Amino acid sequence: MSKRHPVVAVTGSSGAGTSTVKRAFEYIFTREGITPAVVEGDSYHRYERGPMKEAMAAAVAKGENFSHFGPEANLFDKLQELFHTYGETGGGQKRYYLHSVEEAAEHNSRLGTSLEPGQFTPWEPIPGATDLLFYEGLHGGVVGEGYDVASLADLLVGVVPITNLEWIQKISRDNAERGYSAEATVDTILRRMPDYINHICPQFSRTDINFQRVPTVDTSNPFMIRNIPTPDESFVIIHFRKGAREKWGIDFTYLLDMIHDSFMSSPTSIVVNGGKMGFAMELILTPIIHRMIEDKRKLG
Ligand SMILES: Nc1ncnc2c1ncn2[C@@H]1O[C@H](COP(=O)(O)OP(=O)(O)OP(=O)(O)O)[C@@H](O)[C@H]1O
Ligand SMILES: O=C(CO)[C@H](O)[C@H](O)COP(=O)(O)O
Repeated sequence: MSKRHPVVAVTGSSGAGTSTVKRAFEYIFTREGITPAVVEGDSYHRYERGPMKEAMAAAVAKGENFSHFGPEANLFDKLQELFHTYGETGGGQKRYYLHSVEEAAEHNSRLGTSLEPGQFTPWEPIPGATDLLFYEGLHGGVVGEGYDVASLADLLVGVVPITNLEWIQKISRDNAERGYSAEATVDTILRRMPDYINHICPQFSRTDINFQRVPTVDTSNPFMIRNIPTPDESFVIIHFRKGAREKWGIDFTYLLDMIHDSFMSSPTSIVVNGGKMGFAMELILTPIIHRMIEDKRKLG
């Protein structure tokens, strides 16, 4: 935790929509004149794509559990170090995991390298003079033996569609943007299930705010659905952790007044139409980010 160099983390499973939520944050940052240091969670994987396949084959041969969701395939100590170092100094190291030909081309032209999809770019220093660290990925709230990333985030946001929807989003995105067949993605979902339960889900009890999208159309068999339910075909449950409401001065009455057709489903949850998710995020998150930056500037 750091008032001088705040850390904002958006955490969610693969396909949950963290990249989509990242764009909402970027919009807030631009409007508020805030310069973030943006870090992608996938850059804290332990292995490049080739070595990952080998490590996975070895684990499977030994009957061991192994996936991108768990500690064995990620550098949680490095991620913790980044949050800590940034909080102390405003600095740290970052890199990128190149998922696609397009991402490889973008970074190769920036760095003068000839890296392939599935490789990391070299570690590089975070640019100087940023206002906050913004992490988006799988593990912004992990806690385990020898690491506690969650406690170093000043604001921790969970992006958690209900599981059927998350799978539909993952299958569709992996196919459209990463070239994987639906069958290959279903295999990945299955293989990752123990780590999903042990390392992804527990994070959402540590988050300050969760955005949980729930479809209002039938998604009973997520493996047969190719079209992602649209925002208008969903509700979003916005849940505030006990204490987060007081910490960030969340005013439920104001939110209910401002967001058409919103309602409270529990003393700590507001429900909004899916199409209002961006607006709700803006209303809730802008004052929080604003206050963070004000507190930082007061320290000089
Ligand atoms: N609120 C939303 N409404 C409609 N579609 C959404 C929403 N959020 C995400 N999606 C869709 O779901 C898919 C996955 O979203 P996204 O790429 O943001 O996931 P992610 O969490 O960043 O995944 P990864 O961590 O694996 O990169 C995308 O096709 C995206 O357009
Ligand atoms: O979405 C993911 C995690 O968020 C990917 O599965 C992970 O980054 C590895 O990518 P790939 O399987 O394409 O090498």
